[in-house]
Amino acid sequence: MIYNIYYLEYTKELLGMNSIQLKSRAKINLSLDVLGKRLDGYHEVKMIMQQIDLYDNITVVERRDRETIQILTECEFIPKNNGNIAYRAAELIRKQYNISCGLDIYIEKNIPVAAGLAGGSSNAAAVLTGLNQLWQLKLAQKQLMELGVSIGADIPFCIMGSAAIAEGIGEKLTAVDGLKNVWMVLAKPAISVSTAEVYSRLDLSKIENRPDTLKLLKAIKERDLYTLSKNMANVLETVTERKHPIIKDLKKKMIEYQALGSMMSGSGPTVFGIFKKYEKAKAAYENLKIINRQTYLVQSYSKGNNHE
Ligand SMILES: C[C@](O)(CO)[C@H](O)COP(=O)(O)OP(=O)(O)OC[C@H]1O[C@@H](n2ccc(N)nc2=O)[C@H](O)[C@@H]1O
Ligand SMILES: Nc1ncnc2c1ncn2[C@@H]1O[C@H](COP(=O)(O)OP(=O)(O)OP(=O)(O)O)[C@@H](O)[C@H]1O
Repeated sequence: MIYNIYYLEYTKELLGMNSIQLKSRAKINLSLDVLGKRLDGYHEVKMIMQQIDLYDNITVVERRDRETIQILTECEFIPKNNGNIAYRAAELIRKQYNISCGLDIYIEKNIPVAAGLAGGSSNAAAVLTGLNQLWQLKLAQKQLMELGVSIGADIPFCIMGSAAIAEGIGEKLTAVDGLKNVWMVLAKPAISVSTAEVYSRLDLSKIENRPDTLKLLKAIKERDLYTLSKNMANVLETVTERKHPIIKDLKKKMIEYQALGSMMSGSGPTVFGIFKKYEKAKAAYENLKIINRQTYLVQSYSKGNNHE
């Protein structure tokens, strides 16, 4: 059966159920530093997170006729059971607030999967935010973020949205001025990367190129894309690059196509390039798409209305 929005509209109408639709946006890391390793295996980080206007559409439909949670999606790369992080987010909130009502969660995937763009985390954030509204739980954003971090380090930022400095394991957030409508090209090579593996392969004693967060924040504030692009750094990049040289090749191509700067996002493998003008970004997108199927032309997103 093809689960699409028409199926959901039909179900909603048939059963007279409550529902909510939200946009679930991806992020990139404009910088990523790892400061140390904690006893629980997680790493202390310091990174600049930036939302981008590449999003999945999430529809959550309340099912009073059953107690199960169902994931509906046409995407073949994500789990349809409790392995799906959106499922786990719904289960968490139901358990915490003793709610037995069933749910259909429809995920229209546009964000590439396992890409370093927080696609899953962003879906979980949308589900937490959506259920807070749907069930009128009146939870403050801080409470939602505390729930979120128990299932994924990137979730608090995805709840908050826009742009922020993330510290701790990613959950200590300070909102900052983000990039306003800056054109970027994203290229996700056809390889899979495990976030846990990348962190575990990082040798903390051998980090060479750490980001200067203050310098980058100043550049972002002053809309100085040149300084930003030339000084971005991600300490996980060398780890992923060592195993997958395609990342270095894609960065080189971005620069050839006149990006001001290019870097890997998160633990990878997606590479992004920052462009001064739409025309240049469009040309780079057209060229890169020929050699790398999952290529996207996007803008940064720095508005308050995260899930709209
Ligand atoms: C690489 C980033 O995406 C950058 O934003 C995040 O740091 C990762 O966030 P995430 O994918 O939401 O991470 P989680 O799903 O919580 O963790 C996956 C695995 O990555 C490692 N991990 C993650 C975050 C962190 N601060 N330190 C870690 O060592 C842990 O081994 C963990 O088991
Ligand atoms: N709703 C979901 N969307 C995407 N991936 C999901 C989802 N639920 C579970 N997954 C699984 O999680 C893994 C990571 O996918 P995801 O797209 O979140 O990676 P990512 O962009 O690298 O995340 P991050 O940047 O937070 O590390 C994949 O193996 C995928 O199958």
